[in-house]
Amino acid sequence: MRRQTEATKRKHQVSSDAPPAKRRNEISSLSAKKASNKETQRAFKGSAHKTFPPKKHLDTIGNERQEEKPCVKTSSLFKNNPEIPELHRTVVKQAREQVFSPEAFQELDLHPHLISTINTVLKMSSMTSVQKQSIPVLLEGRDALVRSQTGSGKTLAYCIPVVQSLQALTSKIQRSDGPYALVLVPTRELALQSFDTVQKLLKPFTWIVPGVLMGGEKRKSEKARLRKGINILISTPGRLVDHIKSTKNIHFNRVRWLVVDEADRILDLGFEKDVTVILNAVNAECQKRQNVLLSATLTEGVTRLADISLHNPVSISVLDKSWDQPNPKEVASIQLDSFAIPESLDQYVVLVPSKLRLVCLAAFILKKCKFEKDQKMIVFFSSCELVEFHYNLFLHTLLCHSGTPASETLPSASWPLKFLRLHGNMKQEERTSVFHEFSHSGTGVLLCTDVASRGLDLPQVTWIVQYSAPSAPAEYIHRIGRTARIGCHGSSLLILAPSEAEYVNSLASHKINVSEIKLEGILAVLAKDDCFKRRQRGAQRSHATGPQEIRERATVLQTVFEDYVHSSQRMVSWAKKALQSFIRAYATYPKELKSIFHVRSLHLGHVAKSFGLRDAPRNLGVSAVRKASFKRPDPRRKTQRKHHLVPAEVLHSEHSSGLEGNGTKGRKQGLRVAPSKPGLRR
Ligand SMILES: Nc1ncnc2c1ncn2[C@@H]1O[C@H](COP(=O)(O)OP(=O)(O)OP(=O)(O)O)[C@@H](O)[C@H]1O
Repeated sequence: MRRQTEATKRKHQVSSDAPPAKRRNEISSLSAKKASNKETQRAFKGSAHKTFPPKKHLDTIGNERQEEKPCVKTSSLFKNNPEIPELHRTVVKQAREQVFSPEAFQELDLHPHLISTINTVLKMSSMTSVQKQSIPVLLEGRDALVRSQTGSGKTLAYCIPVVQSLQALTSKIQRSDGPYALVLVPTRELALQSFDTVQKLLKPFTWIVPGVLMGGEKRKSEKARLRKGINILISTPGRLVDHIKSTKNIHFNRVRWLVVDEADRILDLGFEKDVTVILNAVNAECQKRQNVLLSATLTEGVTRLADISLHNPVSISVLDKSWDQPNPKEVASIQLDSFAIPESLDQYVVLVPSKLRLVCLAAFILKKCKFEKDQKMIVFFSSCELVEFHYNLFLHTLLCHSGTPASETLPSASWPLKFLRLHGNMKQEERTSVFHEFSHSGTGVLLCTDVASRGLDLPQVTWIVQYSAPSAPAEYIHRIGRTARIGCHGSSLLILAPSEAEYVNSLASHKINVSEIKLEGILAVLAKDDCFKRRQRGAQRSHATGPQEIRERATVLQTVFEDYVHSSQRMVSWAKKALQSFIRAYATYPKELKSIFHVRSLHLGHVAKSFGLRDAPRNLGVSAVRKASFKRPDPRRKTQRKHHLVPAEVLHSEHSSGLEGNGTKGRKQGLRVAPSKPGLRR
C-alpha cells in the first residue's frame, strides 16, 4: 500500500512539473477525446500522467515521503504506441474429436480386478474415444502411433494394456526380473504423474513393481531401487541414459513394451542423443517388444525421425468423421499439420503495444483471479529468467496491493491472489512441491516455462495465458491443452504485439481459430480495483471510471512496477537480465516465423518498459543478439557451433525451459540408432 501511495505521489509530482499552460491544453485535449467513442477503441494515444491534479492534492503521507525521493518521471504508457491493426483473419473449421465413447471398460477383455480398480480407485466407467480405439489394438500385440487431443486420456490408453498384459504372463513376474515395460516422458513432473497412474492400476497386482527415474533425486537411491528391481520403469531420457552408463544393475533383456509419451517432443529437438543411447541399449538386449508412440501432435514424420523399429504400426486417430473436408487432398494435408483442439476450449488473442504488455498481463491476472471466483491460471513465458523475474515482481507488487486494501475500497468481491512458479532452473524438491501444490489447489496463478506444457494434468485450470507466442503450432496446442481437459471448459489468451498480428493467420493455417479481445476490455478491470486509483486528499471515492480513469490507474500500476524495479541496483540489473533473456528468446523463432517475430521489429525502449525499466538499457549487447537472430545457428554443423559458441550456447540456454535434454543440442533430422539384432526387430 505504501508503495502505491509513493507511486501515486510520484505521478502527481510529474504532473506538477509540467508547465501549467501546457497541462491545461492537454487536459482539454483529453476531455475532448473522452467525448469521442474512438477513445476507447484501438490506439491509446492520450497522455495520462500529465493530467493529474497538482501537488496540493496529494495525501499527507505521500508528501512526507516525497522529500526523501528524487523526482522520477513515469513516461506515458499511452503515447507513441504503434497503431493496433485490424485483425483480418480467416475463420477456419477446427478439427474435432469426441472425448468420450459410449462404451464401458467392462466391455474390454480385462482382468476383473483391473476393471474394478478403474471403476473404484480411478472412479471411471466409460472409456474415452482414444482408449476405446487403442486398448484392443495394443492388447492384440500391435505397435501403434496414437494421436488424440490433449486431455483425452492417452495415459490410460497405454497403461491399461501394459498392466493387463504383464499381470497375465504365465511365468509370474519377479521384482528382480527388472523392466518389462519402459516408458519415456519428457519431463520429471510428467514422469511422476504417469508413475502415479501406473501405481494406482497396479493395486491388485502387487507383485509387479513400478518405479520412476527422473533426475533431481540422489543417483545412489535410484541405483538402490534399480538393484531391488523395477518392472514398469518410467523415466526421462536423460536420467535413464545416466543409469545405462553408470549402473550395472540395469538390464533390458525382458523388455516387452517401449512406450514413448509426447513422442514428437522426445524424438525431436534436444533428446536425440539420449534416445539413441536408450534405443541402442534396448535393441541390443531385448528380443521382442511392442512399441507405442503417443502425442496430441503426433505425425507419421516422427517415426521417420526415430528409426524406432516400429513393426507394421497401427495409426490411431480419433478425428470426427463429420470434420472431413470435401477435398481429399486437403484432408491429407490438414491431418498432417493440423491437430484437434478440445471443443470446450475458447481461444482468444489480444494485441498489445510493448509498453503496455506488463500492465496488460497484470490487469488480466487481476481481472480473472482477483475479481472472479475459482479461477486457476497458467502463464507461459519463454525462459526460466522471465518466469523468475515476473514471479518476484508480481509477488512484491500485486500481492501487496491485493492483500491489503480496506474493504470499503473494493467495489466487488475479491479473492486473494496466489502465485507459484515452475521452471527447469529450480531445485527438484521445490519443483515437485509446486507441482503438487498447484495440482491440489482450486485457485492460483502458475508462472512457468514449457516445462509445464506437455502432458501435465493439472485439474481445474480455467485459463492459459501465453505471454509470448510459442515457436511451433504443436507447442501452442500443448500449452492451451493444460485447460479444457476431459470435456471440461477452459479458455486461453495469447498476448501479441501489434507487429506480431500476422501470427493469428499462421495459426489459422494450422486450423487454429482465435477470437480477438480488446486491450481496453482487459484494462477496464482497473476501474474496479481502487488499489490503483490515484489518491486525492479528502476526495470522495470517484465513481467515474471512464477511459481516462482507466489510463490513470494503468499508469499507477506501471509506476508501482517501475518503483519496485528501481528500488535497488540489484533489481535494475535483474530486470535488465530478464529483458536480455526475452530478446534472446525472441531471436530463436524459427525461420518460417522470422517475418513475424524479428528482433529488429522490437522497440527496445518500449520493451524495456514492460520490464519496469524506465529507459532502454545501453549495455544490453543487443547487437550480438541481433547477429544471432539473422543467422540461426545450424547445430548440425559442429565446427560452426564451435566457432560461434557464444551465441549458440546463449540462445539455447536462454530458451531453456528445463525440459530434460533441452538446450543441449540442436535440431537434427534423424536418429542414428543401431538396428536391432537381425531377426530380433520389434
Ligand atoms: N475414461 C475416463 N473417464 C474419465 N476420466 C478419464 C478417463 N480417462 C482419463 N481420464 C482423466 O482425464 C484426464 C486427462 O487424461 P490424460 O492426462 O491421460 O490425457 P492426455 O490425452 O494424455 O493429455 P495430454 O495430451 O495433455 O498429455 C486425467 O485426469 C485422467 O484421469
